[in-house]
Amino acid sequence: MEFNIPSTLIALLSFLLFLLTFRKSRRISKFANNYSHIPGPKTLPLIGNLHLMLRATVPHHMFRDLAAKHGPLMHLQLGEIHFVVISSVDFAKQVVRTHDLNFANRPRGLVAETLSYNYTAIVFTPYGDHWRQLRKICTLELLSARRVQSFRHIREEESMHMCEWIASRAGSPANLSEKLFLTSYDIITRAVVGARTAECGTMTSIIEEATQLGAGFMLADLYPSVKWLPLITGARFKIRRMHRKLDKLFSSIVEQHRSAGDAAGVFEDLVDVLLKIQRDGTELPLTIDNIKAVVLDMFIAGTDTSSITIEWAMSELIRNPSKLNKAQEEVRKVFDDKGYIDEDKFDELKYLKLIIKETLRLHPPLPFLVPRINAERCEINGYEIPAKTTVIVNAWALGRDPKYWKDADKFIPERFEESSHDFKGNNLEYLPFGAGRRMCPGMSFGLANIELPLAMLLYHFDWKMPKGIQNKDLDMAEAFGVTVRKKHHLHLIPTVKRPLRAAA
Ligand code: HEM
Repeated sequence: MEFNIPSTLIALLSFLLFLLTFRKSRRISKFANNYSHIPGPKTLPLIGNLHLMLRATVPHHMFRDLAAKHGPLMHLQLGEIHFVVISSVDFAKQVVRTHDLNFANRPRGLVAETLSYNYTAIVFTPYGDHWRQLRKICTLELLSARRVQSFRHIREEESMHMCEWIASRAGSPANLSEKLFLTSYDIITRAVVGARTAECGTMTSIIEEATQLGAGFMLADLYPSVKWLPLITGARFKIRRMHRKLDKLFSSIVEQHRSAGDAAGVFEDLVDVLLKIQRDGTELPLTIDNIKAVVLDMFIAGTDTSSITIEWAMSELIRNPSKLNKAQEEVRKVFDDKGYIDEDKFDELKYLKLIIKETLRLHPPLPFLVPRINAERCEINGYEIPAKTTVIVNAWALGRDPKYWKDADKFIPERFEESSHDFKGNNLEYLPFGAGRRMCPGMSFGLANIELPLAMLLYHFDWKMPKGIQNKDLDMAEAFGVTVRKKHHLHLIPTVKRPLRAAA
């Protein structure tokens, strides 16, 4: 974990930083004054509130606890970077609705810069024409309801592979976390580049590493003016190594697509579409690096968000056996006629949908959404926010705030039975996909990639904890990263209850 370094190292680094940047530090403290009117914990010279991060296992918990003391609009200074953390619906509304346009940019960081080929994809790309057009193309060609529907056979095949693997481990603990991640990755890659990729193991471990390093709390990101920091912390080396591996893989994917050309009748994937746009020289000038950047964005944004949700859903269900039974009864009742799961009757899986909603409330895969910065200074609820402030909406804290939710920490899918909460960001205490202009465009695809594998896990198998562990004692610790998965992989013992039959 990047920030969890021993305090002696922080002290040493602070001293070095002081010696080397004392002139800049005067500039930092001058800027710090611009934030003195915003409540927040007391800052220390040079490190600001960085020392607080040493106590945190995962930042979204710590930010919630600090907000309870300092308020729903809170200033934190981590190194040179000023953060404003939002923890109430009222303030969130100002960021994602009232001032959405002003907050439509993303903060910069080493991982984002390198993996987005210098901010030329979507997630970290500045708000503007390039971002708008790429987002539109990806929505039309990959993420629209029609396209998502067309990938149904991919979901069905990959989920069946997953179930076969699980069935082969019947009676002994199966590492569900790992298998879910690989299944999600295979669904995304087949939809985006038309086939499974080579070096799947390398790719998935790079995605895992990128989500940890890209959380925005690396020392090198927190002291951007100290140019040698990425070198001495090893961050530059790690990120470049990751990038080299990815670039090699993506170059070969693009090359294969180029040499295959426009074969008639062959499925046109996102890479084909982007190459065509590049060849035709439309108003969107695209380089090969831009194309690689977009593909990587889809891989990273689409893979672990879905698998993490299934992992948490299964964990919550195991801890709540009566809810697990209820979910299994529903899926089996709907599909026992057919003897296999397909998406035709998914409208009838009412309880499964409530489970997914409740899982995304308690475990939003991106607890801070993707942070934003404001282009210009603005005022929110009477507080002036200087331009270029990094604003974090703590969606995880909103989803667990007892002000908005009864028994907020409990897993109660039934709470959504009569509620109007949807995934579209209309209720700001429930933001698993964000809201406003930068809201997730992959919602339908993401949900489809959760529903089918989860329904199959519940239909075909019964589940038990490994020997010696009670269901209620399942470890629910979270790992650190942009996306928050379980700290320890979920191992469960499956028993086959309905034979595996592929959809007709
Ligand atoms: C359960 C599944 C998913 C969840 C919970 C999720 C959540 C999110 C969230 C919270 C954001 C940031 C929104 C904001 O800043 O307000 C986001 C952005 C994004 N997501 Fe997703 N996502 C999921 C699946 C996907 C999939 C499958 C794809 C594509 C394959 C995708 C592509 C993107 C992209 C491109 C962005 C950046 C949008 C922009 O900056 O304009 N997501 N997602």
